[in-house]
Amino acid sequence: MPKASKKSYYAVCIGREGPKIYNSWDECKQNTSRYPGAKHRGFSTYQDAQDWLASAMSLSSNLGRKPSADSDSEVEVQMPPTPISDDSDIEIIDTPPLGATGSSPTEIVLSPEQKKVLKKVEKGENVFFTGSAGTGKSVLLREIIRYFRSTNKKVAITASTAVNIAGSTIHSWAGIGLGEEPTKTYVGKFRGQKKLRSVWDRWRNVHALIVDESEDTLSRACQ
Ligand SMILES: Nc1ncnc2c1ncn2[C@@H]1O[C@H](COP(=O)(O)OP(=O)(O)OP(=O)(O)O)[C@@H](O)[C@H]1O
Repeated sequence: MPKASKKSYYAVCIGREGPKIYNSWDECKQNTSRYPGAKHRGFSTYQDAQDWLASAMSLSSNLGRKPSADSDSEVEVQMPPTPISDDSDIEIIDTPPLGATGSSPTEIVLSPEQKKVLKKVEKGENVFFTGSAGTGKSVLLREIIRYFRSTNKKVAITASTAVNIAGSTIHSWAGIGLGEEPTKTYVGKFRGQKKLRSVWDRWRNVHALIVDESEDTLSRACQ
């Protein structure tokens, strides 16, 4: 019988601290034990834990259904309301409202603006997109995630609140705490400390990073 792979990451969809990925079973247990409706699962890789959480969370937050591990693409997100940086490496595209096009949510045909963003992502460009409520940001984000998964590229999804999106905050994913130290310090830590090796590997192995943050957080990160 093949030996079961060691579980190093524990994804919690429903628990005391909300959706979160833990590095130890003890932490996971602490936050799920005797918690009504607790839902969690152990994984050997961070990516698998994140993928499972994304699927489970998207169904529960998006559709109001019970979380399930069967979907891999639906993630509800709240995008920042306005562009906040003219960083030349980041494309800013303001998606206009879809309006009353009669489009059914079950028949998704990307609008020209959505297609434009997706094309840029496919070309490997950094993209920042925004728009007011109902302009199709979530739909577009799902397509982007679907694209990365269909091409077997590792994608990390971070958000300011794990209630809206599965995954973790940019701070916890990046392993930088409050993010107040200089980059050099973090690099030294991640390379030098064995226990932080997983953070180092995470950074090195990820192909794309999706950051769904408030305007405030993004503004600070871009400075
Ligand atoms: N290309 C599309 N074709 C058909 N329907 C679409 C398309 N894009 C978005 N929609 C539909 O429009 C509605 C709003 O889209 P979506 O939830 O992605 O907007 P949003 O910008 O994320 O909104 P919010 O900021 O309020 O979360 C949804 O019902 C969605 O299914």
